[in-house]
Amino acid sequence: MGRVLITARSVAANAEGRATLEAAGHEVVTHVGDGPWPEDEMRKVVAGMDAAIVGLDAVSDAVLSAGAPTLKVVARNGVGYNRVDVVAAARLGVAITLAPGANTVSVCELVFGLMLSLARQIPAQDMEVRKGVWKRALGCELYGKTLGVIGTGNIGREVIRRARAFGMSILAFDVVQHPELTDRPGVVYADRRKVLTEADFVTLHVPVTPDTREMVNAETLATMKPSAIIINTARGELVNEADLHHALTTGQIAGYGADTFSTEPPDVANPLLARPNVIVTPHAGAYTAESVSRCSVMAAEEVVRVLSGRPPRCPAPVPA
Ligand SMILES: NC(=O)C1=CN([C@@H]2O[C@H](COP(=O)(O)OP(=O)(O)OC[C@H]3O[C@@H](n4cnc5c(N)ncnc54)[C@H](O)[C@@H]3O)[C@@H](O)[C@H]2O)C=CC1
Ligand SMILES: O=C(O)C(=O)COP(=O)(O)O
Repeated sequence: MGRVLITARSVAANAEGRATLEAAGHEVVTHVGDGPWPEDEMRKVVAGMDAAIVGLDAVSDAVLSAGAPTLKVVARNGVGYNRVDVVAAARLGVAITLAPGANTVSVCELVFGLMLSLARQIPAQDMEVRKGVWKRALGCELYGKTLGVIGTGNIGREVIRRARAFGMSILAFDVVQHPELTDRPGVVYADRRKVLTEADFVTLHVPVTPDTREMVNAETLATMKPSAIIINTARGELVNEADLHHALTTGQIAGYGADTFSTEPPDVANPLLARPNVIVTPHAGAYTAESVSRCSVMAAEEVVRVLSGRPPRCPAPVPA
């Protein structure tokens, strides 16, 4: 049967995904690093494989071409495919599959973790208490605030459901208005500018496209409330980090919570990391036991389907 390369660290460590592949008779080859593999490494390891399950590794034209003689499918154990050249894959006849919905709840819960951490300064207060400093930081409630949601796909909508339970009202923006939200009390679709201008908290849930890349920049930050807090669990490329740093330093906005960066891992000298009003996590939004299990099995099932000649359930869209 087929040889399946796994470069996604969480999938490599997951027994269920591996069992799904092995039960179908496939040989599993794992190759994981400390972070995503660059193009050169991927080119070497993909050669001779029938399938690959990848994390945020580079899956460029050169990588796909190196694998193409045998490679039939590359499965992402997640949603974002900005590091996968889907156009080259289509040309070479390699299926690209995603795991939509599998990590939605986990990312959504981290969004609230970051929002509450910033609103109540939880990490800073925790550190002070440990140092013997018994001094309360004046926080703010989520209740009664406006949450701006940029992108009302799976994660955006999950965030909206929970934000309503917190008593927040929602201003949402998406290129496609979701029918579930258009007649929901407390949820209003508006244009992107209005969402950024009027929201107390803004949370980003869109892919990186020419339209969304650096959508948070000096110009848009200047329209935001000085009390505004931005949460970015989507992709670092949505934000111009230098402009954001300037806005956080000059009081143009109040805080930033990020799970994703334009370069991962970020340089330790990245000035954002020195700001007290910034809270960060290491692209860990999808990294829960439940999400890893769902994503691993979903990716493995897609590989099994394609290697048995069936079409994938969740192919990545290919731009026209
Ligand atoms: N931190 C993490 O570990 C994770 C990060 N992500 C990121 O979160 C993002 C959202 O994930 P999901 O909600 O699962 O994806 P999704 O595909 O369900 O939703 C994306 C939404 O963005 C909208 N959209 C696309 N282009 C747009 C534009 N130019 N302007 C406004 N809206 C636009 C789409 O219409 C869609 O509703 C992903 O793109 C991914 O990069 C996803 C999962 C885990
Ligand atoms: O699903 C996504 O887009 C993510 O960012 C999660 O990435 P991961 O699958 O955990 O490497």
